[in-house]
Amino acid sequence: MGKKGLIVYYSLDGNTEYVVNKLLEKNNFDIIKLSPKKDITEKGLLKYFWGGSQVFMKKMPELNDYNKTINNYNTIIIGTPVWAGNFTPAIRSFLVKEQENLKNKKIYIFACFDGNSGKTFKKFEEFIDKNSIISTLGIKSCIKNKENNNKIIEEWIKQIII
Ligand SMILES: Cc1cc2nc3c(=O)[nH]c(=O)nc-3n(C[C@H](O)[C@H](O)[C@H](O)COP(=O)(O)O)c2cc1C
Repeated sequence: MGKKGLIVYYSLDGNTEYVVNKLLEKNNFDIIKLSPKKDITEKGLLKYFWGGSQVFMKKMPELNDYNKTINNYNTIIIGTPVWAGNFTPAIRSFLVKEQENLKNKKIYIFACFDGNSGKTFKKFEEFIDKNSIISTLGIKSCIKNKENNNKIIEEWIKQIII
């Protein structure tokens, strides 16, 4: 098993990616950026309707290949935006694909949102054993409120043991 941790994330508008880059300033992680073969292209309100309906329908978009083996890592950080009070469809595809490989890992989860995190963290427990989830972090208005959030992210990463 490698000593490096792995960050797996999806980000449509850059907020989740902003947090990933903050985490990378503090520690050396390998990265998987999940990208659906067909991603959302709608703008404005249609983006919310399309994204929200994908979540409600539990869609699992086909992902572009990522050349990393989950089993090589003990510690995995998963980052997602909150969509319709839940994690994003690309994360669902990942969790379904890797469910077996995510057993007996130390999992940390963060979620970016603008209102509240809804049921996002609870929903992960459908795929990941609750006892494997070491800690979760919800971050409101990630980029817009970055001065404040930078401190929160730095505090959080301190307790991540790889
Ligand atoms: C389709 C869609 C649905 C969303 N649903 C919620 C929601 O239910 N609750 C919330 O607080 N924010 C919601 N948001 C806001 C995003 O969670 C927030 O802007 C997040 O920072 C985006 O992350 P990203 O820039 O990494 O894509 C939604 C955004 C989109 C595009």
